[in-house]
Amino acid sequence: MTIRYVESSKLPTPWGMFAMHGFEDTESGKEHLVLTMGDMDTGEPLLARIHSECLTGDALFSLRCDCGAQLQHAMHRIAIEGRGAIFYLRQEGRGIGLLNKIRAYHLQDCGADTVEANEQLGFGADMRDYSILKSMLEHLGVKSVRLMTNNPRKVKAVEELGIEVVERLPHETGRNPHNVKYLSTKKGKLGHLFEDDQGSPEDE
Ligand SMILES: Nc1nc2c(ncn2[C@@H]2O[C@H](COP(=O)(O)OP(=O)(O)OP(=O)(O)O)[C@@H](O)[C@H]2O)c(=O)[nH]1
Ligand SMILES: [Zn+2]
Repeated sequence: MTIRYVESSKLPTPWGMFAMHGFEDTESGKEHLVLTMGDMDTGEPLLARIHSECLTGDALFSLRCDCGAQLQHAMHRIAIEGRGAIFYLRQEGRGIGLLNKIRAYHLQDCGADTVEANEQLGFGADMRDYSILKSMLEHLGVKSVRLMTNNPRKVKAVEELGIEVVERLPHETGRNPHNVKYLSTKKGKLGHLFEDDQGSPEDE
């Protein structure tokens, strides 16, 4: 996999001014982004969110998941601290793509959970590959992070890239009546960590 830095620009948002950095995977043609705020070169661990693309949640206000709320919350937390980065990876549907995610949602409408739906379609439960991050982290000079996530696999993946995760910051937001089962499956089958009782299997 070859990830090439392309260009940067300003991105004004309701939470303040971010810098937007574009990268291209020259093999797949996929385009990835990093939004940064503040000075990347202080040597302090970087407040960071690794966000997997979710068109339905991030852009279309879907309540089937918690992605949109998590993205906004990350931008808000970075703005409060004045320094941080969101790595926006184009791994729609945990790596299966948008149309397959719609197929998976259809199976979920018929009773499957998110993991069963992926498996019925012939995919693994989580097909994401975090090696995309390596060049992006190197480009920004990131050596250590405070990672906003509930997913221990992300922590492990970042550590395997040689980046120190000095802290995992729970990133729990966006619970609603439509995503209770989704959160419950994340906790029960995918190992996500939730500090409060959200996502407990007993909720189903
Ligand atoms: N295949 C599939 N993907 C989904 C489904 N719901 C959300 N996604 C995708 O899941 C990805 C987000 O992953 P999550 O497992 O929700 O959370 P995470 O990023 O691993 O963990 P956090 O850092 O705690 O948010 C996005 O790419 C979504 O498009 C679903 O039902 N099926
Ligand atoms: Zn989502």
